[in-house]
Amino acid sequence: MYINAPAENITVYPEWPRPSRDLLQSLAAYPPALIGDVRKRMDMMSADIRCLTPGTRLAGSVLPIQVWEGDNLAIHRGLDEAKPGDVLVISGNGATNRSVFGGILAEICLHKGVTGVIIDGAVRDIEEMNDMGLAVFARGTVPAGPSKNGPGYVGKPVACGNVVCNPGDVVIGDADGIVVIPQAELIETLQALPGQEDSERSIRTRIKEAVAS
Ligand SMILES: O=C([O-])CC(=O)C(=O)O
Ligand SMILES: [Mg+2]
Repeated sequence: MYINAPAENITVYPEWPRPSRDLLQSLAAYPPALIGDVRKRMDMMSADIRCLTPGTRLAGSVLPIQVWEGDNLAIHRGLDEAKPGDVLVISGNGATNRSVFGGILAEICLHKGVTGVIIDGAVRDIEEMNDMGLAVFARGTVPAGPSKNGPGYVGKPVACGNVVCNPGDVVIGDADGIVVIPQAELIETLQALPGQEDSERSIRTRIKEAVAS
């Protein structure tokens, strides 16, 4: 950790398998809306969780973190477990009167190769983070800072934006919002995507032909 605080009350769960980089990159080529369509339009996070860093997209393997409302000790501890390609998926139980994430934590994320952050809660330092290129999704911003006392969990499934997120699931996000893909369903999801893309393309072709005739 880059802060000087005792973290014994943060429970860290055993390490989990992560999806391959190839699989992640292949899925990241598709927008969340199309991915949602091939997944029965299920497993998408609440519209209240927005992209706060315009122009950024997010794709990665879930590193779940549960914080005590208004406290971010578990995020500092969780970043010690982060691997390149991870996305921090943080449940703050939806509390927004205190931010649990900001520019310093964003700096650690970039240093660890974390590709994005999703928070069921609030953040601060958003202008700074806009310049850093890290994709940050949350319920909102507030300047009030957090405590660093814990307790919390790292690597235990969390509820974020109404969706259960397990360690090693894949999250894909853009300006529309976020879809969560369970790790056991990554390949079948990827295989269904070209067909869905073709069917949208053929509808567009028919629209253009009708307009032209
Ligand atoms: O003070 C905090 O822990 C949150 C924050 O602003 C930062 O990470 O820069
Ligand atoms: Mg700060």
